[in-house]
Amino acid sequence: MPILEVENLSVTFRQYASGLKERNIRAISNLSVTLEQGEVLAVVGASGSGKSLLAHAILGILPANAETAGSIKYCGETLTAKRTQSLRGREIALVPQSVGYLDPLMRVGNQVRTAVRNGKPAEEQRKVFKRYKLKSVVEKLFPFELSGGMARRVLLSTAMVSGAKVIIADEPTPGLDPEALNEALLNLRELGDQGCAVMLITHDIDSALRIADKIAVFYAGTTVEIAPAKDFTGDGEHLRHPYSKALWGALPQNGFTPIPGSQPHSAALPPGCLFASRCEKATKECHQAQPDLRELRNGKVRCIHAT
Ligand SMILES: Nc1ncnc2c1ncn2[C@@H]1O[C@H](COP(=O)(O)OP(=O)(O)OP(=O)(O)O)[C@@H](O)[C@H]1O
Ligand code: NI
Repeated sequence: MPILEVENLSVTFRQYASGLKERNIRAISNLSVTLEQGEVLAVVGASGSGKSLLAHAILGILPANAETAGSIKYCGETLTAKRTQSLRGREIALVPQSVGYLDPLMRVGNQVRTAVRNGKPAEEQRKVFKRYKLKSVVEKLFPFELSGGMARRVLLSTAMVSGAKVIIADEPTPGLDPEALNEALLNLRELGDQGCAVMLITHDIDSALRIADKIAVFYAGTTVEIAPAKDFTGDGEHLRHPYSKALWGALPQNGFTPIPGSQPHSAALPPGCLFASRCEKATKECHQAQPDLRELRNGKVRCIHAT
């Protein structure tokens, strides 16, 4: 049984434009993904594709004007608002994308100590700071006194000491020097090897491939492909979805081939396949209905033409 199971999740924001006109922003539609114990799943996709919103939906910290549909299960049981609240920071921990999540009025050492679940708080905090090469003076500092890279390492430390079974790391690595980046990736992989489930949200596919077992590719608020990490190789011939192939081909080492067009806006999603307007393979059928996510070659794909 997967430890975390997201099924047909949709997240819609209702916005009031001028003249009391209402518009719906469908930021996530029919998104399905599962996370197994001991697994590192990387979530990749363009900016605005819904990666952080998925993390926030799992943690139950979506803004009040968000409406959700579908289900999120933890250990086979649906996450209700109340259950999520009791699991947050204990069983499911978030490394947030923004360093603004640190409490500005609390010394960072104390912030990390309050997250410690197993062992002596001060000891555990010092151990993890040492691991991230944060000098002992850092524990006495307030968030505003930290550099961006230091603040990231403090956020990572908080999740690391939480003893959580599911770690969701939302872009944990920007601003880290190569050594700290390496340490962070190793750490996430180790957590996986120890039996945690890790979701690594990132723009950095190269880093993701170093530690991930599986990659979920997001496009315009949905999963277009879920593939074993080893399929991201060569010309992308093992990949299933045209967007995954395009994303792979757009990497510098793969020739920097850009994808013409842009991701549809979440306030005006087309009725059919969300990638159809940019897809070379698109046929009339693709524009009519959103394809289902289907099993294909040990992975999943949302494309009727994929083979
Ligand atoms: N509070 C909100 N109200 C309305 N729309 C929102 C709100 N929060 C997010 N969105 C929309 O949801 C979409 C997905 O946002 P999200 O932050 O999940 O993207 P992301 O994939 O994490 O991007 P990035 O890689 O830049 O972090 C965006 O297009 C954004 O416009
Ligand atoms: Ni994000």
